[in-house]
Amino acid sequence: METAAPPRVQALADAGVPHLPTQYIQPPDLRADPSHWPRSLSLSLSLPVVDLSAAATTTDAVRRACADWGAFHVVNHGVPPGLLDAIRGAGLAFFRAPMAEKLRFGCDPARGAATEGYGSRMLANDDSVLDWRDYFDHHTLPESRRDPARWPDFVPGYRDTVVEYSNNMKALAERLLCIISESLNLPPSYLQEAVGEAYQNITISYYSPCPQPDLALGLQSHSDFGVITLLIQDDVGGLEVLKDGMWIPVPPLPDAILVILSDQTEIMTNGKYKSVVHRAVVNAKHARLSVATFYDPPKSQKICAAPQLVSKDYPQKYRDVIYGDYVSSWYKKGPEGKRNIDTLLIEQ
Ligand SMILES: O=C(O)CCC(=O)C(=O)O
Ligand SMILES: [Fe+2]
Repeated sequence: METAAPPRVQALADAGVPHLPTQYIQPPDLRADPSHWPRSLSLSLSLPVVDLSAAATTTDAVRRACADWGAFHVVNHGVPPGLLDAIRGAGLAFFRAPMAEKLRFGCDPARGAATEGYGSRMLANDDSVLDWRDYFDHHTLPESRRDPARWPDFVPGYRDTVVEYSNNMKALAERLLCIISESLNLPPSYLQEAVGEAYQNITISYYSPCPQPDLALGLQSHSDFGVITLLIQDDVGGLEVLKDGMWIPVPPLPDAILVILSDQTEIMTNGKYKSVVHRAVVNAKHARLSVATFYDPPKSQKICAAPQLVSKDYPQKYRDVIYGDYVSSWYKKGPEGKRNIDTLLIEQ
């Protein structure tokens, strides 16, 4: 649960703390130490880029990217580049504002983890190592959850920009779910219908410069627990995805949008497509900003493998789950790599 302590990461960074406070020190095996893995090899691998305007090849490219990586960039996606700049600009203006202004929109500690607003801690348990990150989480869909009065009022255009961005990301996520369904020979509307009414959250993350970046993580290793995440970042870099046991940097690609497959997609596709494990590393010099848009099922939705993807040769991999139960267990245990989805594995 969010409590009065610890302070916002940005306040620590602005105060110029020379050493990382102990709560932020990762155990050695989880640190972003490049000597743990063959950097030369990982630098030669890069995330696929899918051109959404190339109708003839898009589905094949998406199939390969989903099966091999669980993540890919999309270009020619139809979202105006000016809107991507506007949401990044709105986020930056918020985080650069005085702390007293920001705290007017702080998460409500009484409502537990992952409440809407300005926060710093993702998990409810107090003993986990903390991320070197502050964020603002917006509840944007369904429209009944969307209340712009809970979002910053002191950045001109902020609320309108978030609403426009939310609508554009919904349309893009649904277009991608169609393509992903088709890439598995499912009816185009399959995944969207299996998810039900879309729940969307938009999280703007701000990673302050870190006094000892080798000891900390901006965001610990995790897979996202919903269906699909659309992520944009600024030009600093710091996102990494885990592929074949190696952490592969995902450098920002101007105007591209990163698509991250999440755990419910792995369950619905019966493991044919993987949810990608990822993390954010920090650096000593530059603040970094990212905007993640999560597309999730309603909490009451039952998520199960598409029957068309289950056969004698390819038996059901994960037990059916009520999405709300999945989310509660994630918040109780923390991300721990991918172990949350592994608790649903069916022994073959
Ligand atoms: O900041 C990033 O690049 C990653 C953010 C992320 O993975 C998340 O919010 O789930
Ligand atoms: Fe994530």
